[in-house]
Formats: sequence, C-alpha cells, structure tokens
Amino acid sequence: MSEDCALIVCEDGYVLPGRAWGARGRTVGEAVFSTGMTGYQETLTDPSYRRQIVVQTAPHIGNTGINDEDSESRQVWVAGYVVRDPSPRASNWRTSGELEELLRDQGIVGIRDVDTRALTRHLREVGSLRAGIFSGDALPEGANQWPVPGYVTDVLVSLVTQVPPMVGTALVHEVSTDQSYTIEPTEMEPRATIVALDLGMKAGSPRCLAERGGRVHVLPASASLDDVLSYRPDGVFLSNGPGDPETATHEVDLARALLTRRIPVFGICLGHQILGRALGFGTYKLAYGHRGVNQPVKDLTSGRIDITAHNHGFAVDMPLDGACQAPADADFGRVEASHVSLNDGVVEGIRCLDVPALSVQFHPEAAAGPHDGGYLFDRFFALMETHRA
Ligand SMILES: NC(=O)CC[C@H](N)C(=O)O
Repeated sequence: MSEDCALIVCEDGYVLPGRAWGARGRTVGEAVFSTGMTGYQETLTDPSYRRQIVVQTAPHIGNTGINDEDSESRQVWVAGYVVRDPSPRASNWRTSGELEELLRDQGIVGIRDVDTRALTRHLREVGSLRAGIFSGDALPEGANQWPVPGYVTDVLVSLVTQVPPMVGTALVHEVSTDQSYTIEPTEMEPRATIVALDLGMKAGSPRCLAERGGRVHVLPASASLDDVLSYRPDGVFLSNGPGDPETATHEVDLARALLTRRIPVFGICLGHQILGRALGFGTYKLAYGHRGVNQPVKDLTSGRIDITAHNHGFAVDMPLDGACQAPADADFGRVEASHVSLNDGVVEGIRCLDVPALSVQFHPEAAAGPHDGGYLFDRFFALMETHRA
C-alpha cells in the first residue's frame, strides 16, 4: 500500500484501504452513506451529520470546490468523510477554495480511493455501523499491508466501539446556537412571527420561512415554553438535528405544550420525529436510513409524488392506513400519516386533523436537493393564517 495509506474500519471487522485525505489522524462515528450526486458542501455542513462518517456514493466529489454561499451552518459537522475519487482541482465560477483544504483546516479526517460501492453494499446489508478512519500516526504498526493482519483490525475495532451507538445518543446540545437571533423577512413586510427552535438547524429552513414573509426568531434548543411564548409567535418551527429523537424529552414536552395551546407547529426531520413523539407515537432506528437528494415521496393527500432530499436514520412509528386518535392525549384529536417513502414505505410526514400541526421527515428546504417540497412551507403559512383568523 502507498505511504499515505489510510483505513476505514467498521465495528464488525469489515476493513477497506484507501489514501489519507483531509486531516490525518483518527476519527470515529456512525458510518452512513449518502446517495446525493451533488451538494457535498451542504452535506458536510449539515449539523444533523454530527458524529457520523459520511460515505459518498457519487464517485467524483469536490469538482466545484467550496464556495461562500452553500454552507448550511458555520462549520463542517461530519465526523469523517469517505470518497472514491476526489477532484484534483476545483473548477467553478463560484469556487472560493478546494474541498480538501476545508477538511484539513477544520480537522476533518477523510479517506479517498475507497471502494465506496462495496462499502455502501456492506452498510445496506448489515445496517449502519460504527466505524473509524485511521491515517498518519493513528495507523498502528503492521497496518501498512493488505490484507491488514487480524491483530491490527482487532486493535482498531476496539477503538471504534468506544464511540457510543447512535441509539440513545443526545447531540442537539452540541450543535444548537447558544444565542437567540432574528432573521427578517426577505424584501417584504412581515406576514408572520415565527419562533424557530434550533436543534441543529440548516440555514435553508429559516431562509424558506423568511422568503415567505416570516420574521424568524431563532432560539436555542434549551429555550423554555415561556421563552417561546414571549415572542407571541404565530407559529413554531422545530428544526432538523442530530441524534436519537428518543433523547429529545425537553423538546417533546415543549411541543406538547404548544399543541395544547393550539399554537401552529411545523417540524422538519428531527422536528417531525419530535412532533410524532409529542403526539404519542414511538420512533425507531432504520437499518441504514435515507440520505441523499433523490428520494421519492408520495403526498397521500394529493397523490402527488415528489423527489426530495433526505437525511434521517430514525423514523416515526405510526399507522399508514388513515387517521387515528393521537395516542398521547385525547385533546390532540386525530392524526394521520401525510407522506410515505416510495422506496421502503417509511412514514415521511404527519398531518394533524384537529390541532394546527404538520411535519415532514424529509427536507422541503432542499439545500441541497430538489425544491419539490417547498409547498409545505406554504401549508405552514396557511395554517398560521387560518389559525389567526
Ligand atoms: N436530519 C435530521 O433532522 C435527522 C434526524 C435524526 N437525527 C435522524 O437521524 O433520523
């Protein structure tokens, strides 16, 4: 193997060789694959990827470098990055830097020249796994040969299994803003006052709200009900975010209090899972999740099929065959699944019939991805308007 060798090692002992890329050293996290052909900058800066090692199935990554517009937050959040064939040179009119420089500057350990197709097939067969990327000084003696000797793999697997599994892991507090701030509507008078709870929010969501006339007060995830109510919101937005939704007890209690007060609620991804739990449904871990910008979802209300952006490893466990009583509280009335994934039948949206709340598991804000789901922001505004009237 080459001097600059690197390894990706999964907790079940599956190992693939590659070459060091980005920062050198060692990183551990949950290995997940993303099928997006575009949008690597948005993926890297999506806080929902906290503590995950992202494998890109698209073989060419970095072709357009990085630019000053496409980041979804203030930093790269992925724990590690696995690619097949990074572009040796970025070329695009918006390029402000090379991707590898960004990874190196932010200390993100990556690996290139990996057989990402084999790794993805492995993750599809056995499910998401904890994994580690090792390069430079983090490679133990004997690792520089292929196949890697069993005793070396054993040492690396023992390091990988030190990271706790994603089930039961709370990460929102690691990524949420610690300061509140306000985003003004884009080129129009405010139409609605919205509180957005930042659970690891991508920049695209408040942008979509502001473009429709929302004055968006972004609050830390730890905000209390009184903090939220002090803004006299027309509606509350629950953002995307990392970790297991079962750990989001504070946010679930907050959502329940909002439902009780009939304040319109709109949730995306983790926000959707929180609304689901607030209504009394469980959440569960998917085998390998949905990640990418090319996922077909059916809107069960209209029958329309959208191609949507996804990034979720968990899902809400609720019936798909029509409305039922919200299990948590009779006061919340009836609720139904509003969207379904056409790949695997996973629930992708919730519609409340008696309280003003809706949510989607996918990403209508796109960034990256198609804008097919943009109408959901319009539904939230319609809900706020009807409710105000
Ligand atoms: N993008 C998100 O909000 C992800 C939600 C949750 N952490 C999951 O993996 O399912």
